[in-house]
Amino acid sequence: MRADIVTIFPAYLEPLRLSLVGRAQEHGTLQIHTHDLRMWTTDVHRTVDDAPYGGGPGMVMRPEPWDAALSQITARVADSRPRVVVPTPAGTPFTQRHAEELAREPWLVFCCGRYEGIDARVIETWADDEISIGDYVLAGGEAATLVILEAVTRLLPGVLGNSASVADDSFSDGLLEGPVYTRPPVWRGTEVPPVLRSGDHEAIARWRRSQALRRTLLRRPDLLEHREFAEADRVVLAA
Ligand SMILES: Nc1cc(-c2ccc3ccn(Cc4ccc(CN5CCCCC5)cc4)c3c2)n[nH]1
Repeated sequence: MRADIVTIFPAYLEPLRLSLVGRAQEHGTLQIHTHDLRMWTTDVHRTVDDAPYGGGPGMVMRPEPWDAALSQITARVADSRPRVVVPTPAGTPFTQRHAEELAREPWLVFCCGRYEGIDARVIETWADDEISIGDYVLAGGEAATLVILEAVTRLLPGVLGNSASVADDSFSDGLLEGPVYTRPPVWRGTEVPPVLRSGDHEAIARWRRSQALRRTLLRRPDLLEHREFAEADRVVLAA
């Protein structure tokens, strides 16, 4: 996968050199190219923003630099076009399903807005996805891009070692994951649930599913709506 990122703060994307995404780049699974939007300005002050029509707080990002940047970046390869992703508070809520869909794309371009956002005509012309990573307002799209790219990269083939599997991800079966434990067996007087040390893998799987169902019912009942459950699950949910 190739990912191009356009931003006025390229340094904000440095964390993508670390850990999981950094290794994916070293292995050639993912190529990330970060671009400074100001490269496509033409004035001496390298202006990327202007006052909003209609008044209101803050500034809006001008269309010309964005159009010049996206035209050049997407023209890179003949007859292939990237999926253009624009993080925004007004976007579609980002989910694991969406991450899975983006992970199937060969080429993504992320447009990181700042100020109060990007001129709507750029979004209309270029955006394939407008994505929100949550119902709170960040100062720009860079942090959202880090989040989206991390969720997508861990789904790429070979990125997660065989010790971890995306199949066991929370949300992969639509439930929250339950509690996890490691050594010591007793810590501050609290014992690891004995079933987890029993070696009875069927009992362990049942226990883990019941914990996931109960936690989901408590914290995210919305994830349980419009779903059919097997009898064993219904017993847990009714308890
Ligand atoms: N999930 C999530 C993604 C983002 C995100 C993503 C990209 C950008 C680009 C700029 N910002 C800052 C921003 C955007 C919108 C407002 C609201 N403002 C009200 C008055 C009319 C204009 C708009 C305020 C500041 C961004 C914020 N935040 N949260």
